[in-house]
Amino acid sequence: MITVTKEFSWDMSHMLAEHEGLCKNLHGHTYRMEVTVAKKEGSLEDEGSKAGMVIDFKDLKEIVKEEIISPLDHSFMYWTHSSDEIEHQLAQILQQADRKVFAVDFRPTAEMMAIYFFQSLEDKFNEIDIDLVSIKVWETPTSYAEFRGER
Ligand SMILES: Nc1nc2c(c(=O)[nH]1)N=C([C@H](O)[C@H](O)COP(=O)(O)OP(=O)(O)OP(=O)(O)O)CN2
Ligand SMILES: [Zn+2]
Repeated sequence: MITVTKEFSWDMSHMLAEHEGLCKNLHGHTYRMEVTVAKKEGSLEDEGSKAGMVIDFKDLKEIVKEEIISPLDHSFMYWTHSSDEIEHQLAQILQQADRKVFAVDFRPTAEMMAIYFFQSLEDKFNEIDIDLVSIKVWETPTSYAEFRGER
């Protein structure tokens, strides 16, 4: 199967409620993500300006930027079911000051983000006959989570 992969990055803060180490504190990462896709039936475009491509890298970039990167960049990822009252207070202060808060209903680990991003992008790619194959999310240069779709 032929696939293409594009890499993205964004800056974001989060905290991990009940983490036993430093990660319960508010902190940030320059996240990195790899998005890998294939054309349905594993083929390539066979004519026109996109001949020989799975998808134009430019189109891949536009979809991921619109769906994921733009809403997340320089935001605070807020877990709406956090057990840490400080997290709710922080989100409230930021929201009241019209600062960027991205609310999610999952604990903001790299694993959960990979699953969430996959689900957020899958339908968009399906609309243009593209299968989302995998998403990798790096929190640090040495730590990443990967989610692969069923094929
Ligand atoms: N399985 C997971 N473990 C941890 C996650 C996670 O999302 N999934 N997240 C964190 C923290 O948010 C943060 O990412 C710290 O990670 P860690 O790799 O421990 O950070 P370091 O700064 O020590 O990274 P190095 O690259 O090793 O310097 C914690 N755990
Ligand atoms: Zn972290």
